[in-house]
Amino acid sequence: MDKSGESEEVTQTNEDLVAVPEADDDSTRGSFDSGVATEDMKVDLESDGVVEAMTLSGTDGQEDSHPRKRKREEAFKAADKSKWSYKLNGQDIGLAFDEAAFQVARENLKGYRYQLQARLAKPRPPLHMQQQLKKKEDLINTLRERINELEKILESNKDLCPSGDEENEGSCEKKTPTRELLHFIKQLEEENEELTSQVREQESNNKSLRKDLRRLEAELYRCKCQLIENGIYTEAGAGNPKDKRIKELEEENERLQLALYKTEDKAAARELELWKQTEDLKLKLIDAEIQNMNDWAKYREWMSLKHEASKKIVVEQRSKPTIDPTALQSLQDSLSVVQTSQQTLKKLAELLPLSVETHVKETGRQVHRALLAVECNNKELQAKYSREMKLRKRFHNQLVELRGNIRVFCRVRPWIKEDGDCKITGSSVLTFDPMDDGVLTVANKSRSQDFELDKVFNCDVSQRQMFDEVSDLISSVLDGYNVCIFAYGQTGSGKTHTMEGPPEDPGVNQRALKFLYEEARASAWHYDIEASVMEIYNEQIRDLLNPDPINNKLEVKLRPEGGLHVPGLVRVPVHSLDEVNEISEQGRRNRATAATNMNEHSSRSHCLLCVTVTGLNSVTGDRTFGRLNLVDLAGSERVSKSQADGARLKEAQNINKSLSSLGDVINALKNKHSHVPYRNSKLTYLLQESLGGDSKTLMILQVSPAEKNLSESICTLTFGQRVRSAELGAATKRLEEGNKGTPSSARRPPQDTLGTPSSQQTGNRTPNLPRSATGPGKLKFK
Ligand SMILES: Nc1ncnc2c1ncn2[C@@H]1O[C@H](COP(=O)(O)OP(=O)(O)OP(=O)(O)O)[C@@H](O)[C@H]1O
Repeated sequence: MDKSGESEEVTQTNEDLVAVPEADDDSTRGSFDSGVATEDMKVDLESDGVVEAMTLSGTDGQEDSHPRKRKREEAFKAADKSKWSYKLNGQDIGLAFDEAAFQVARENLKGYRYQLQARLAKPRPPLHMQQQLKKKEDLINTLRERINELEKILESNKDLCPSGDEENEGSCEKKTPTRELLHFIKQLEEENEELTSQVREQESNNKSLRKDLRRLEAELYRCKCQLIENGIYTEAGAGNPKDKRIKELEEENERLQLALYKTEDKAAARELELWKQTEDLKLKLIDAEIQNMNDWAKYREWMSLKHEASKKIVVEQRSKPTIDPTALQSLQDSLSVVQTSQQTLKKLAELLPLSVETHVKETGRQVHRALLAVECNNKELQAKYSREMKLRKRFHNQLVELRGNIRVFCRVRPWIKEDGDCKITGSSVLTFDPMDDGVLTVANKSRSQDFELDKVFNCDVSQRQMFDEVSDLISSVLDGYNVCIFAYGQTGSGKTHTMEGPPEDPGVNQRALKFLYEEARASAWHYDIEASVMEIYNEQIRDLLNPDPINNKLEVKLRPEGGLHVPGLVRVPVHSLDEVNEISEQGRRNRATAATNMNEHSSRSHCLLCVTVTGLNSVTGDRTFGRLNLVDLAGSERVSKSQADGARLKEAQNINKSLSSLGDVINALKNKHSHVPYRNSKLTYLLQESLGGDSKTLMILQVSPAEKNLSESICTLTFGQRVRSAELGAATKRLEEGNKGTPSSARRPPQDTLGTPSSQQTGNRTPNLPRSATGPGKLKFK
């Protein structure tokens, strides 16, 4: 760097061209070589020789508007107008430039020069060409590898041709797709070679063009320097022959550059075309390869089949026996024998359907006759059997009467919505014996179990039919017997339906009251009938005929003269059928019920309808005292199933507790224990006289037909069988003979009491006398 007065010179490699402002302004001073190109002419020398930002592509017919040319012209024009003075190697070259114009001119010239340098510094082809070439080389290598593979396949395929088969071998050599493919690949290679040589040629062309360009650039530069040195850049300098020469040189330079750009563009376009062709060829090659493989697979398959077949033929031919003519003759003889017998058989077969038909008809007639005989026999046997059964039942009943067994009936309720959809949950698990109405079979998946009871009612039995079966027992109340009927079973099994029933189809309770009332009216005796209704709810006795049953808690008490009673219990005399209905309705209304998972209207208490019947024969003065207890027990329930909680849970616990006490009492009676735990619950305490042998007792077991209630049904039936085997002793009739001495003929004496109770039996009992039973005469037990 060289300093001279107020100006500063910037040194350049070959020649020093320094611009000095007329005004003293260092900030605008610079050299042609001093910096980076302007923004719009930026040259990236790092990027592998590729000029990125330059718009180099000149096009035909657009020479005048070429941006580089335009910029250079602008730069020179600006230089002409400038007021700057230029110095070359320290000598003033006498030009004056404008400062701003000088900046523009200087930057433009710098950018222009850098572009040229960048392009000339890179003799190798541009990157995209290199990449294309690389790709081609890779492809050629891949193709070579493929060719090698295919050649190997071809070698192995040759082995597949059946040996010794000249014709086949020839055709294999000629026609295989592999051969064709190889040929095709060779063509491709040749074409590729050609293309590569074309590219190389283009490159060498480019090289020479670049050389020319460089030479011209150098000349241009030298000329420009001379022009500046000689002060030709003045307005008056236009039309100067040197100036003209410069212009010519510039134009020639421009032309050469454009030619170079065109050639480069053409080369790029050609490259692209070549690349596309190569890609197409690659695709074709892959397709051909796939086709080839498929063909080979088929060919191999076919060859192996052929090979197998020829092997078989050889084996068969070898194993073919040699035929002996005499053996053949004998074989032919036996064949003709077989053919004759076949003819005979054919004829027989034709006749066979006819003879079979006749035979079948005859056998059918015989079977029919036999069936009729068996049916007749069956009917006879059935009649005998039912006679026997009736007799057995009668004797059994008599035995039961004598022993004082509790009779046990079972009623199966019909399918209800709580059982679920019968198609999903399965049909009934209970089956009935058509020959014996005392047997119920419970079908479980693993086994079936028979339960023997006194009577089994299927789900089709109506309320009336049910009552008809118990009406005999109820009528014995008029004769002075104590009768007790329980309904027992799991919750939702139909106890309330049987005992209470809906108002439109009442159950045993209402029918019994009505029956007693009607019987009493039809009799010559005079009967007083009184009824009371109570429930045991959470171990509390509540009077259901009391207007306020909830706040009316009652207790069981022992009378001084013996016998249990419930003081304060309302007893309503029955004088009409309306009163019967009213009693039933009030009892139904006041009873505690609630909805549970198992039953929409579940009874949450044990309900007792107590009817006392006092009879008087006005002719003889005889008196009878009968009592009927009709008990609708609350249903046992599995809390896990009913999911009861709160009040429902407490109710369920009390119900289950009292039912378990009932079970204990039955067990004690069955096993003839000296102590029977009646007092363990209000229920057993109240029913003590009905269970203790002074009563005709019937238990109606209620069961559900649904499989989901199977275990509860089995429990109920097992309990029923235990109850059935308990012997309580014969029931006694309460008859107080009048002093008029004439035996009663108005009412027939009870038929079902056989024998007189033993002194021990009567001695142990606490006869339950109605409150009103205070008439004259002696009380007798029969
Ligand atoms: N024989 C029957 N015919 C028609 N419906 C019946 C029969 N038996 C029971 N049902 C119906 O089954 C449902 C349950 O019967 P019910 O209320 O009598 O059972 P439950 O044993 O008294 O139950 P809980 O112990 O919970 O009081 C009722 O809807 C009832 O109408």
